[in-house]
Amino acid sequence: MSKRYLILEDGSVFKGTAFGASVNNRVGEVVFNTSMTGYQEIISDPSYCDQMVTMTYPLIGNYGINRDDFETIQPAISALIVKEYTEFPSNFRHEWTLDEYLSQKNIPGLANIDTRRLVKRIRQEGSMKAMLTDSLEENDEVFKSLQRYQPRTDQVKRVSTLKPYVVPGHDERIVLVDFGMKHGILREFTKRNCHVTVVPYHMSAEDILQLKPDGVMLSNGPGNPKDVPEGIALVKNLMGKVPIFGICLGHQLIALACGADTHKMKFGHRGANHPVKQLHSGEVWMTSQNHGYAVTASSLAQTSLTMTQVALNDETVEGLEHESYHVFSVQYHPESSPGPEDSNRLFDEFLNRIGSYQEGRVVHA
Ligand SMILES: NC(=O)CC[C@H](N)C(=O)O
Repeated sequence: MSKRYLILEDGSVFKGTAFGASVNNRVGEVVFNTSMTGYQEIISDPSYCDQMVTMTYPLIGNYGINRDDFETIQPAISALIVKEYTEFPSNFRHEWTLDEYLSQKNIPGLANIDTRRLVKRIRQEGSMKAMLTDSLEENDEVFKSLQRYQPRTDQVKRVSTLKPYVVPGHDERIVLVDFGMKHGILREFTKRNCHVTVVPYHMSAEDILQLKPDGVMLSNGPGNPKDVPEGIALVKNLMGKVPIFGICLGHQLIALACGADTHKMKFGHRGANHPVKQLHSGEVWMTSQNHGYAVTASSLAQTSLTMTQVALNDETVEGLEHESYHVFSVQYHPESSPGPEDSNRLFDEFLNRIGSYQEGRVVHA
């Protein structure tokens, strides 16, 4: 196996071996994920656009890649970093090895580095810019180009669908705004027989309302929520006209539209074991998470939003609800994919809220 190096913005260098695609000098933001399983879903989650994901679980690739567990067709992750890569998967469902899949999708992998040292560094310094390179001969040049690298701000545009499409069903008509949607969200609605129209992130509120939806779902997605003004305007124009449910980026866009603020976290939440407390019942749910930004708790005071859920690890805002409109959101992933399904019931809650909204409308008509 050929050598490959990871160079961080702070100057640290990790020497490992290459797998996946042969791409030299790939740059991205290096982050880490603590899920013990689910690397296929993680690699294909579009919210990782422009990020290099380090898996803290030490053995990756052992069950290969199957045809069913993708979260999108074209993955957007910039690289995958692991401790030990397993070349020979053992799983009757597998169609490809992880190495084959990453090569097909032009994603470089790095194996055989001390991922614990890397993750400690990220926890200390925060998520950092990083580069994967095949040689250290031009080290100074490589390092300079890494320092010059300006992260892009158009991730949502790159991963959202270009045109609307329909996944037919018999029951509620849901418009799903695709900011970089995981297929898991679509699966939850189709499981419940909903008729789903997936639309591009920039579709106007007017065009969405023309579709006469029973509810609008705002998906997860990559990047900084403040880089998606179309999404913020959309929420402002839809609130009060249709029930809305937001997940992750969708949650952050709702907060911004209501006048709250968001901030970049030091190293984010990425994993399948994040405990979240329901403030109304005291119940704790284990959740699947992937976010680097969060809603600023202190900014909620001046808004019509109430915090409904909180992260037990660090008190991050995990859930919001609007005081007067049928608008609610969560920072984590109720569709799991991968991870625990404790919060899966939120999709039923959304459909129930749609029901009460419609009853309310009939009564007041
Ligand atoms: N999964 C998501 O939707 C992530 C939202 C946003 N890109 C963040 O990192 O915070």
